[in-house]
Amino acid sequence: MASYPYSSTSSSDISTPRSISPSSSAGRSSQSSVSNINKRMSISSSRRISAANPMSSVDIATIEEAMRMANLDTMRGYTQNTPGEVRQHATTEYLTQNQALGYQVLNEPLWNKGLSFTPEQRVHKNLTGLLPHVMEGADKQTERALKVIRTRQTSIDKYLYLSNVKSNNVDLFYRLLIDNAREMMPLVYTPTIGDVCLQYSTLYTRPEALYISIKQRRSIRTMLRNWPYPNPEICVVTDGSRILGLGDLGVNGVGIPIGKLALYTAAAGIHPGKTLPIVLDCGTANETNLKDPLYLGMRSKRVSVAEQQTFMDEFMEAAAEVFPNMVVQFEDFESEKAFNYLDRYRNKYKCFNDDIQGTGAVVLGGYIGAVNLSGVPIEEQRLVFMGAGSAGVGVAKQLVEYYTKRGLSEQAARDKFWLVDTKGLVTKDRGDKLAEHKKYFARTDNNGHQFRTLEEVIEYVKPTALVGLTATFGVFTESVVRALKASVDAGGLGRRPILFPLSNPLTKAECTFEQAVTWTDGTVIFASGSPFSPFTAKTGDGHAVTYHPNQGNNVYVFPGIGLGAILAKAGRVTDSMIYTSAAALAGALNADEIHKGLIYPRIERVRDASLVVAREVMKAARRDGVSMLPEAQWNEWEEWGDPALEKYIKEHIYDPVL
Ligand SMILES: NC(=O)c1ccc[n+]([C@@H]2O[C@H](COP(=O)([O-])OP(=O)(O)OC[C@H]3O[C@@H](n4cnc5c(N)ncnc54)[C@H](O)[C@@H]3O)[C@@H](O)[C@H]2O)c1
Ligand SMILES: O=C(O)C[C@H](O)C(=O)O
Ligand SMILES: [Mg+2]
Repeated sequence: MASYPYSSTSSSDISTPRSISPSSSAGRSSQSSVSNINKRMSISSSRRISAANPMSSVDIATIEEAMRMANLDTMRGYTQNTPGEVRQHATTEYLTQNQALGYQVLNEPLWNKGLSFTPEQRVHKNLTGLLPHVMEGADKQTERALKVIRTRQTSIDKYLYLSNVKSNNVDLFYRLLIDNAREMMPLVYTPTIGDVCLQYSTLYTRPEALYISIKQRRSIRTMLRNWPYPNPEICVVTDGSRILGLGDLGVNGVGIPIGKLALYTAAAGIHPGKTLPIVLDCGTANETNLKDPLYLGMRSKRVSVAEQQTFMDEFMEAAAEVFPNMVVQFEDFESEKAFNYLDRYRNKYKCFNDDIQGTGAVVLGGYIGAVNLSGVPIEEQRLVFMGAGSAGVGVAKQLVEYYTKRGLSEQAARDKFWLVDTKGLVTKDRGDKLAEHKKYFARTDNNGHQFRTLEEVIEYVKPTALVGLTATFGVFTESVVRALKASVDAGGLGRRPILFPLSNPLTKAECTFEQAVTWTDGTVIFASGSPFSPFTAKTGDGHAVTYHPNQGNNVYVFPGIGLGAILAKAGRVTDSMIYTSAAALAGALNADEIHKGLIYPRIERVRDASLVVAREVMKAARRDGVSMLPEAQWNEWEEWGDPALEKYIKEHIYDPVL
């Protein structure tokens, strides 16, 4: 038998080939993590080998032998890959079974345990001498990383350091993120990720996603198959056309799928090897990018809506074919496309739109608690939305559903909402051509009057709640906020205004937390999209009072929605799975949080919240008949109740161990 490059193993060493489970929802249990790591390692090895010795030079008989040894049928069932890919897997299976060189272990981020390797592991994995002598647990290694992060001056520098940790040692990265959520989340997610996206082409050092350009549309399947981790379960995809409130950033928007997927792992425990970030490069309208010599995307104007639609159809079809178990989350597509794609694909593929549905659910979850605190009964609430885009309309629709579930007619529920955009109150007779998604909320009871400014709308509506989804800093001015407070508490009953400036990143927030507290004399019930710091104010008698903001960000629901859909093996993501996530979130606050007057769980408890959300999403999938889990499994859970289901979820989630 011909020997492989780097191989000196005799054939008897491969007599018990590692099998790859066809049905593994792997990656979450420790056993399956190992299997993933093995597979990933196989791929690293194959790269190393092919660089030095192209596959074509390998003796074909040896390949056939390796394929036989590696149980080709099982593997074909698992990967559904091309014969060439199966061959590659087979070959590398054979090699890595025996060839895990120490430096390969250290260079593989999913294998590397940093300084945690035990003396036995160091010997066994040929690591002796490749690491400093000390053996450290998670505490020491995170302490070291935190020390470095805290000495870095800018958020971007901190991000870059963290990103480096992620590409070296995935477990350490997630330990840092999970155990220090309040400090780390703003670095890997909003607001820092906004700055990262703005500069992505300059900061770029290594690929971290799939970059699929419309020019390569004939190779979508090949590109998907090139992703080095097998069978991803969750994909976040953007076309970069509306990144946070920063507009069209083109391929630079890829930071958002990367950041969101880091939170899928940190906040819901989806194994990092099962996440797939994708940017679809369809050009960009961003002149700065187009002129930037370092810009990494296609240097051309964005393609037409129709052309992108066809490309999107091709992408969705290919993704479902190559990764049939994968849930797709649409992220930061500009409004028109966001609504179109959701409508077009929701009944055909496992997908949802985070900006429309996730945001709708998270705001509803917070709104339920806010109404309780406000002193204004739910029936008397009147809501003004500043911003009528994908998020504004998505949220308003979710709240309409809440009201209808509480017994209001759809018309009565809809009448509680006044949506405002750049042209003023959205009315049917405003005189401009309303975008399709705004029509549902266009008012008809304005008697021909048009209200152009937010002040005019507040004067007219006398709202109890004001929601900002405009991507415009400062539109909640002092006079607006004071008018809101006055309209809520006209009777002097101590009723509190609900004020949600939800736009991201912080530079786009409609007002700051300090302003909201000051202009409402501390009465505000506040949630913002990106995190504000607590604010300490002096009272009239010289005392200091510290106010704590809420973060109303879809991170409280999308990880749990995705996890629930995956674990339930849901064939579709239904409306009631989304709605349920809101109700579950509202019920996830603990006694301390309720006592402190919070409307969302503290961010340190986002993992607890995701667990509850995932559990309820799974149950909703079952109720809607879209869960493909065996009947017997559901019978067992229905018999034993939530604790049994929670136990199952916990057993299937990733918790990094160092
Ligand atoms: N907190 C969260 O979880 C969350 C979730 C999704 C979106 N967002 C944020 O919401 C913002 C909007 O997102 P989108 O997808 O709806 O964007 P979009 O572009 O679809 O909609 C923006 C809307 O705001 C209106 N608008 C813009 N400037 C305005 C102004 N000065 N006065 C009145 N209306 C104005 C536009 O007419 C449009 O209707 C973004 O900043 C995004 O980051 C936050
Ligand atoms: O990305 C976020 O922080 C929330 C939301 O999806 C957004 O687009 O702003
Ligand atoms: Mg978004």
